[in-house]
Amino acid sequence: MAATTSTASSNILTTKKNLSSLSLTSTNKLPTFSSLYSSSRRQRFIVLSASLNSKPTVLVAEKLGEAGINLLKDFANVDCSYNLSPDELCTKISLCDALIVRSGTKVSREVFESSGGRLKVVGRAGVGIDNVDLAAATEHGCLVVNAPTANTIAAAEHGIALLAAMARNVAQADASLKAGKWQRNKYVGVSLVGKTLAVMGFGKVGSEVARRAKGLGMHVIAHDPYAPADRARAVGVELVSFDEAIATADFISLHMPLTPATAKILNDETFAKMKKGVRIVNVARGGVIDEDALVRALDAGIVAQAALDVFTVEPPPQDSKLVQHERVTVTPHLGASTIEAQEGVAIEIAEAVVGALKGELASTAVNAPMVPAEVLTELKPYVVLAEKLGRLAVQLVSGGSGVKDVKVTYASSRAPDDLDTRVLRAMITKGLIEPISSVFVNLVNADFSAKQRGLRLSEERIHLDGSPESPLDSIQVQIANVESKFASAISETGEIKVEGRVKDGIPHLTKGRKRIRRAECQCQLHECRKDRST
Ligand SMILES: NC(=O)c1ccc[n+]([C@@H]2O[C@H](COP(=O)([O-])OP(=O)(O)OC[C@H]3O[C@@H](n4cnc5c(N)ncnc54)[C@H](O)[C@@H]3O)[C@@H](O)[C@H]2O)c1
Ligand SMILES: O=C(O)[C@H](O)COP(=O)(O)O
Repeated sequence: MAATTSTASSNILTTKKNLSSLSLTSTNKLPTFSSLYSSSRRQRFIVLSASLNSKPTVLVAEKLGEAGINLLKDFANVDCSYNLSPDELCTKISLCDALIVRSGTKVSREVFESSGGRLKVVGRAGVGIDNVDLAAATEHGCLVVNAPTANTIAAAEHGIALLAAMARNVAQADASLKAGKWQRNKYVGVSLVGKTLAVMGFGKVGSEVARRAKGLGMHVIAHDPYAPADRARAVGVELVSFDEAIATADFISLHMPLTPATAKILNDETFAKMKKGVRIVNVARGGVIDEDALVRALDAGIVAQAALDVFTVEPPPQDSKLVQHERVTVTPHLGASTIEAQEGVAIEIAEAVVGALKGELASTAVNAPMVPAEVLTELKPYVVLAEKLGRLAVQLVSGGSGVKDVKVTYASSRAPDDLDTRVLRAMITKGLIEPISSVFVNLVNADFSAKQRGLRLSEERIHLDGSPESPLDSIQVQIANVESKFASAISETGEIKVEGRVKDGIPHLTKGRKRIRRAECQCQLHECRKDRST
């Protein structure tokens, strides 16, 4: 008799016969990967019933290129509402499946809390995700994707534009001339050729800035604790320590993300270590500089000039000493603002958001494991199996709430490196947690949800002889130290074990406790770290 395991209240029939031959699909249709991201049970079934044809709603909260909007409209209802107040955003968000922002919208914890579980994906149309509360997104099972490549060149070009404009006083001289003055002596600049530029953060933008600065005849060094030396060498750049970079540079250009480790990385102490007369460019994030300290360093003559595209608070206060400083050149966060970059970013983020809403794994996911699409395609039926095994196992436990230690054993002919189990682990966790709580678990928040509930999930692999064509032979979920409401489901040592495999693309429950032992003996094991005490 087939049983449905799709809701917490389902009746699970657990005779030996049932446990050994149960088909784990309640319909013939396999779900899409939407269930990986779905953050509510209700939505899950909307998506899983192969699009009950209600289009998802995407809120675009900041100006996005037309090409991106059109892509979104092909798939979703698109609500372009710019300049929403935080309260308005929180009100609207409960009606939205996805939200797209640039750097001007704070996607705070309140936004995720206000979404009532409906928000499945936040798309950041750009690189920096410091305006999105990632921890809150993850806790709410909301995927965050960004558009990390389309504005790289625009940002690098803006960095170079600011570098040259600063060195030649372009903005100041322009304002002076427009004010009716002709001050040729006042605006004598400095040359770039032969000067040392320290690129702080040798990622996408930093390395493009370095390339261009070398073209201008500058000597370029870089500091980036995570950048591979050979990538720097390929551009003709030497990687140096932070202190060496700031002490030797005539120009410093900032290109690192804003993180707790980089916040105010330029401060009174670090300015004091710089060469007198250093010039600073920042097209990264305002928060990486202590802005009050920069004003002090400018006034003390340590910093000769600065050119800033980004500020701790945007827009900065009108009376900001830094913005008003005579030797500071400013632009209103224009690094990504070229026609080409905005078109590219809009398309990149629209594709990522639509993909995520369809349940595809986004290659630009910021808070979910990056599992290649081909791996997912192959694991698709096992994803269903994994979730259902988790659901079944937990529903055999009395009360369910005592579940703390879960061991998952994957039997496979594949080498461990060829079997990515992160998605399976997430889906088992989903199956284990959802029937006994009000939490909705997906690929994004699975590990977080398990940790929060004190659920320890360990994974083991059994290497089987045979062809590694299929990724897995079977999955076994074992819950230790629990009692069951069904005598036949639990071993003398208090373990519940369920095991399943995929046959003809359909997940099947193959073994309950009694049959597992016999089956284990039949396995041809190369490597088995399993506890065989039961
Ligand atoms: N002004 C703009 O409009 C604009 C446009 C694009 C990007 N940005 C900003 O520029 C920055 C870089 O963007 P990207 O696309 O090059 O990102 P990226 O991730 O490719 O590069 C960032 C680099 O910073 C490095 N890094 C991290 N911590 C560091 C530290 N403590 N010290 C030195 N390096 C460190 C990383 O290893 C990485 O190589 C981001 O802050 C992004 O938000 C601004
Ligand atoms: O991080 C980024 O991509 C840039 O700062 C661009 O931000 P914007 O999308 O607000 O222009």
